[in-house]
Amino acid sequence: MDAGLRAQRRRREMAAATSGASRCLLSKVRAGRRPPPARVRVAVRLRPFVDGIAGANDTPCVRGLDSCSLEISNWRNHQETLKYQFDAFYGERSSQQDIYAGSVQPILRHLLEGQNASVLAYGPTGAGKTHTMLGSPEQPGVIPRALMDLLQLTREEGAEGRPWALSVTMSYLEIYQEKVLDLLDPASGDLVIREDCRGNILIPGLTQKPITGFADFERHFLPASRNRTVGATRLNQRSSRSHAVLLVKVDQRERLAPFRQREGKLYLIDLAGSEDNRRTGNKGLRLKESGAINTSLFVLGKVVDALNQGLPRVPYRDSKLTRLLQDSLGGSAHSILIANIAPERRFYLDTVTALNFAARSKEVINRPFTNESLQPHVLAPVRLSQKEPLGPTEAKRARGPEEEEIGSPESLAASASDTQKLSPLQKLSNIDPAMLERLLSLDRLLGSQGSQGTPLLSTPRRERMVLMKTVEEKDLEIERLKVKQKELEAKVLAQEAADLKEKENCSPTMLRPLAHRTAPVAKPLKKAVVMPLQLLQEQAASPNTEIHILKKKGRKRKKALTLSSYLPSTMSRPHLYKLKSTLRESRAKHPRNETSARDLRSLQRIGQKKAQLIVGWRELHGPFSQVEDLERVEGISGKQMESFLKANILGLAAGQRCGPS
Ligand SMILES: Nc1ncnc2c1ncn2[C@@H]1O[C@H](COP(=O)(O)OP(=O)(O)OP(=O)(O)O)[C@@H](O)[C@H]1O
Repeated sequence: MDAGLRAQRRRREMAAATSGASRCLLSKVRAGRRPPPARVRVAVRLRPFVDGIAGANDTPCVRGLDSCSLEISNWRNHQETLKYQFDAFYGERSSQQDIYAGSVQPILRHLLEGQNASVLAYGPTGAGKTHTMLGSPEQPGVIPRALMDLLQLTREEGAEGRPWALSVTMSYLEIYQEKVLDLLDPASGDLVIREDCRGNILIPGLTQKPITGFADFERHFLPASRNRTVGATRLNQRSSRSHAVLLVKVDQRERLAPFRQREGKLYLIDLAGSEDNRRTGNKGLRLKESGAINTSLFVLGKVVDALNQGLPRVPYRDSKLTRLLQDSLGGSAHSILIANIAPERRFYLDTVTALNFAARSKEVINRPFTNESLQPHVLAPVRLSQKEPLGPTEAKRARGPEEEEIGSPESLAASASDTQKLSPLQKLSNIDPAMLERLLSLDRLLGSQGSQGTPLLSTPRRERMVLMKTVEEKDLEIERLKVKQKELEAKVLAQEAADLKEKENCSPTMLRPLAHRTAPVAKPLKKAVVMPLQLLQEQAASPNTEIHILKKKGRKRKKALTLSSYLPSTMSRPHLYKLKSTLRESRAKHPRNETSARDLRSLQRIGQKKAQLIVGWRELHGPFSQVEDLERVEGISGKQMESFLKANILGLAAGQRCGPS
């Protein structure tokens, strides 16, 4: 291959790769949404008896029942028939227009939505696949009809004043003996099939011819069709020895902001027919061709089965045909399979096989989605705007040719090489999808507010970059404010916690903070914390600590109560003495011995009657030397004593901790 050819091929590869990259970007933007399912539709076409194929006195083995079903005699039991139901059944009298209008035309509109569509003609050799797809000048088939309509549609939709500019390109290839050959450029040799990050199938280096009218299409297609490998077999004088794939791409570019672009691909596939070589009489090259055809059709069957059974591995890669059909079966295309069958009895087994394959195919589920992204000229400046401010040279380079292109969006419906110039793969793949979303919503916002200026995405590059910079600065500002807000919130929380702690320490009856309250707070008093006295005293002296008194339970509670019964059993005697002396000191501060009955009533749990009993006892026996002396007062029960001590000693201890009130 000479240098010129190599360069040409490389350019084409780059163009294909670049278009794949923009779709990768889209997949990030749309991540998370699963497209709705669309079942593969299946139609069966029965061809009439044709001269040279029909045997003498042949009677049809297939009979149509209605517009969707047919029956075929059961070879195991001739009294019975096998019935099949499909999306459509076209009998031997059906015209090319019937098939086209009934099954193909309805899916063409999806191409203008940026979705993919596939039409596959399947069936045994000589059953009428090429007739259905290509037809003849008198009876044009699916391909010329679809192209005619599609070109008309794109002309209307892309007319001046409409929101989208549309362009159509075509590629034409055949898979011959597991080689992918470009029928528009037969010298290019075997091409490779690749898959982009979204699962789209690409053939780098495949010729794409822009077509603006049907004449254009014929100019490329007719000579290319002559390049397709055909050969005579016993069953078909012009038998296709390869699978032929016509790929028509509809590219749409929005004329105004947000400058989206869409790409819809239409695959029109004329498969080679399965062959029973005992009947075709194939030898030599024909036999070899037949082997390759049958193998790829066998893999096609395995792919359909794997999809129907939901197997984790679908063997697309086992043949070039299935690799290419990945979009059409179990992929992203709206697909229609037209199974062609012949009425002759000698085709009986092939017909049953084809019908069974067709019946399995109608279970296959595809998930078509819209291939939409932003046009490269919109993406490129965003990428630049993410960089540091440009120096004068870079800025000049960035402004240069692109401003012209923004000024005339039509010029953007350009060739793949232009796309390559505008958006190198690396730049596109580095764009942050979130930033794109922001741009789009910003643009919509400007539009909805009736902004005086031009929309953000159609402003000249320099202004756009200034705007983008402002957006970034605002973003940073928002981030800074968020951090500040968090700091302030943290400060307020810390302050609140400190205040609460302080209040709690001053008043033991104060409610704890919510976090503490939500725990079972009443319980800790029952489950007292046992502490050495030293600690207890320290706590009593310290305003920040708490005292817990253990209440003895059970049998001991019924015994005569003493102060020590309020103390933990683990507390040693010296500890006990120390506690008593503390209480004595506090009594000195609260001289109960000298208090009148009235004053005594101000104590907790001491009413009029008890106060008089205490004063009477004091007059008889002299002043109380210790708290336990209260037990000796007649008329004060052990229980009352317990309750009195609890209420007053706790209050006393707390009073000590908080200092004089
Ligand atoms: N519906 C039809 N009406 C009239 N003639 C038909 C019809 N279908 C097929 N034929 C004729 O039958 C013959 C075989 O058809 P065709 O070449 O399309 O078969 P095929 O399935 O493409 O075979 P192969 O797989 O070998 O290429 C052709 O002469 C074709 O004109």
